[in-house]
Amino acid sequence: MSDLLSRRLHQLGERANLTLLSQCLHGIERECLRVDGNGQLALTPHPQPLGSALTHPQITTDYSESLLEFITPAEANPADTLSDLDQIHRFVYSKLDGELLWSPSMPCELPDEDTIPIARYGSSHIGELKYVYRKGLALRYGKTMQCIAGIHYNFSVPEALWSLQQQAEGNTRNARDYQSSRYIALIRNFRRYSWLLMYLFGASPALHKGFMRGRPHQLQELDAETLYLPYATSLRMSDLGYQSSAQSGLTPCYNDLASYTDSLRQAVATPYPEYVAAGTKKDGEWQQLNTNILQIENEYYSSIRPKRVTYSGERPIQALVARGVQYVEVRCLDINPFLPLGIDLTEARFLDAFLLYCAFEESPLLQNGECGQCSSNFLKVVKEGRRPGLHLQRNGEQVTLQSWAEELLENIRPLAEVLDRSNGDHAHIEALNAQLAKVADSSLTPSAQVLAALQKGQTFTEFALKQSQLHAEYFRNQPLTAEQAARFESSVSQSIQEQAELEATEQGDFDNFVAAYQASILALAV
Ligand SMILES: Nc1ncnc2c1ncn2[C@@H]1O[C@H](COP(=O)(O)OP(=O)(O)OP(=O)(O)O)[C@@H](O)[C@H]1O
Ligand SMILES: N[C@@H](CCC(=O)O)C(=O)O
Ligand SMILES: N[C@@H](CS)C(=O)O
Repeated sequence: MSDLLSRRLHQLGERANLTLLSQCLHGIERECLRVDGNGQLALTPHPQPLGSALTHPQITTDYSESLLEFITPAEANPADTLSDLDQIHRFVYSKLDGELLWSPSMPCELPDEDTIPIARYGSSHIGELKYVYRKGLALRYGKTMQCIAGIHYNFSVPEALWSLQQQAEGNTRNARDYQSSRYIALIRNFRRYSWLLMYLFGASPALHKGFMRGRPHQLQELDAETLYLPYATSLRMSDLGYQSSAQSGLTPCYNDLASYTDSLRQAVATPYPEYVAAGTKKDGEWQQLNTNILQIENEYYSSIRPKRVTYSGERPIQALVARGVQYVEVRCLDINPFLPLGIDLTEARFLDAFLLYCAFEESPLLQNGECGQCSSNFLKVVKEGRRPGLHLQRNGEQVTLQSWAEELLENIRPLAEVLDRSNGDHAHIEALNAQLAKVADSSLTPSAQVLAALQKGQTFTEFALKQSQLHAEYFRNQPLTAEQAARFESSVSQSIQEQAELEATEQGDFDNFVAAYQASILALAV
């Protein structure tokens, strides 16, 4: 443990400061496909009883009309975040007419690309812009990849904690820039150590053969419909999954917020030859928002993002440039098909300790090839993290995954201890010990457990459908209270009204709206 971490921990552990750690905020976004009773992609529209996908604050769609996304409020206690997520699932299950929520990250057997429905958001300009953006994603990456579902874990530290540390360290920058620099430092450490999360929580070692659409691959055949890699942890986060070769040259610099936003600003303003050749319109119809490397900053598929809540109509990068970093969005987590919510409190507790370690440990700039080393470690673990004796690269040296993981977990232990002292329990240490057990015995990892289930003779579809049915029963057996259901019904009708108002008051033409949206980020002060 570095002196810096030790000093920060000592200060955090002082009685007057302990409550600060119970003010961290946690928000979860969970995606899942809607499927029919046979595990085939539901081709029905977004269920009307779930409200407007454009304006509902907690229930929307991601890429496809059939890809639901549930969003919780930010809560101080992750148990409340998970309770919010649980209620959303219960409400949704009360409205699904015989359909199920697909339990794993990797998609069910998919129809041909043309049949996969892109999400629709109505006739308002922002609704149409979201649709055209998704048409662009189909053109660039194909709809199949966009049917992958993930868990995004959003986390922040209270501003008072940052200012406590800023004063203790005699840093004289303005508070906003100091806070942003600390979140960017967290992200650099996350780039260094997030391979550990793939080993511990990756849960996509296998996929339905149709996902490959006949492309060449190095996967092995488990049965007539299932492809896998024996030691994979997360094919979702591998080069076969939610990644893009067009973006491979992007890896924005995480030295500071300005260089990060600059990298993205450049990417949304730099034409990409293949996309230029396709053009923005075909037969007068929009098919992508522009022909740049990224249509908008959301298209950058990184494993973590610095974030700031946006004002209405504001773009993510405008918010970051104007008000600095407010929280981080961890985007690399698979959905655990054994868990009704895809994530549980043990995982959330560990993530908190892990993220605080990334935030408080020394975080030198990534240089001298360390960026490439981080990427190669990450990609190695997603494809063969459970291989016995696997070696990773650390400061140019070979180190076994197991020994580095054990060392990292011991470095994280003091963060778990101070979180427990702040909460008055042992939940974080217990969560950390559960991860240590997985390092000692890889059969305890979710990816190993998925493969163990498949190797009992179930196909990917049979396994995933069985889990989906079990979770449906779990949610349906404990319906919402009348008061909870009424709250959801009210938010549904409010969302429908908001969309109708947006559409009724729309002005100007769509082409000018797109042009203004594109210009809004290019005009940003450097
Ligand atoms: N200060 C914060 N700390 C932690 N989590 C936060 C904070 N502010 C917002 N969140 C959480 O971040 C998530 C934001 O999700 P949302 O989908 O609304 O925005 P987004 O991720 O920017 O949108 P998109 O998914 O379209 O990119 C929510 O779960 C919310 O609770
Ligand atoms: N579906 C993607 C994320 C979609 C998005 O960029 O929000 C995932 O598996 O995480
Ligand atoms: N959420 C994904 C798919 S729409 C993105 O923003 O790119």
